[in-house]
Amino acid sequence: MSITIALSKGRIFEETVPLLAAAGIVVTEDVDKSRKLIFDTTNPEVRVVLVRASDVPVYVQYGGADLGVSGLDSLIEHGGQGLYQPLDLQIAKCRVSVAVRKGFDYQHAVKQGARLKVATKYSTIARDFFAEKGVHVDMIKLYGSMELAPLTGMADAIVDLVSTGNTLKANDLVEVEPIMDISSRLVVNQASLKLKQRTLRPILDAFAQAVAAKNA
Ligand SMILES: Nc1ncnc2c1ncn2[C@@H]1O[C@H](COP(=O)(O)OP(=O)(O)OP(=O)(O)O)[C@@H](O)[C@H]1O
Ligand SMILES: O=P(O)(O)OC[C@H]1O[C@H](OP(=O)(O)OP(=O)(O)O)[C@H](O)[C@@H]1O
Repeated sequence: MSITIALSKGRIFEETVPLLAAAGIVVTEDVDKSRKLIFDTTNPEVRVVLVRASDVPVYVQYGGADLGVSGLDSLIEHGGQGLYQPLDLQIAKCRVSVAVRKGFDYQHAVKQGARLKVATKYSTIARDFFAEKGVHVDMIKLYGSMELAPLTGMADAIVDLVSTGNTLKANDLVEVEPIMDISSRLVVNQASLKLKQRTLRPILDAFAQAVAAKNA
């Protein structure tokens, strides 16, 4: 029975390659040199599809793919419906944080009880975080280049992914509060897990072993 794996181009694809290799799966073409979206692998029962990072949970939920690799950020924003999440792959590690323009008194703004204008792609994570703190926010939904929002005066703060901090630094922003650590998760379609056990189980087991070996 054939299996479709949904991945996103870039860091998730690159960091998943060694895990796929551990399961005997190698994509037979250079994805960076192709405009194709569906790729064969060395396992005739397995193909890889390339989608936007935030669309991976959607493809797996609706059965467009049987399994996928998704950042916890994308997974939380998606909601996780219809997905089995058996494994933290411990790849694409970063954190979600609040950042503001250098010189903006975030602590004061938060204490004062005024409404904070927050621009983010991660509206569920941001909403839950500020609700828990009892801070009232006006949320501005963006899909990228969030760093620009405080710089243009459109927002007081952003909620974005931070790894080295270089992007914030380059834009005169400072990280004022970490919200959560992020890594990528294996997500599996719940129906596929039952119906395609024979093909899926060895792949899941090989991934688990490779992750354990890498982090031992
Ligand atoms: N700088 C980073 N360092 C480590 N991991 C990261 C970093 N940025 C993002 N990630 C993780 O990798 C995942 C994929 O990131 P990528 O940049 O490929 O997609 P995206 O641009 O965030 O999503 P989309 O294309 O759907 O808008 C993110 O969901 C996050 O979990
Ligand atoms: O703290 P840093 O190490 O600078 O990493 C943080 C940046 O990494 C991600 O962007 P990415 O490089 O993936 O660009 P993209 O979101 O436009 O794909 C994220 O959206 C941040 O902007």
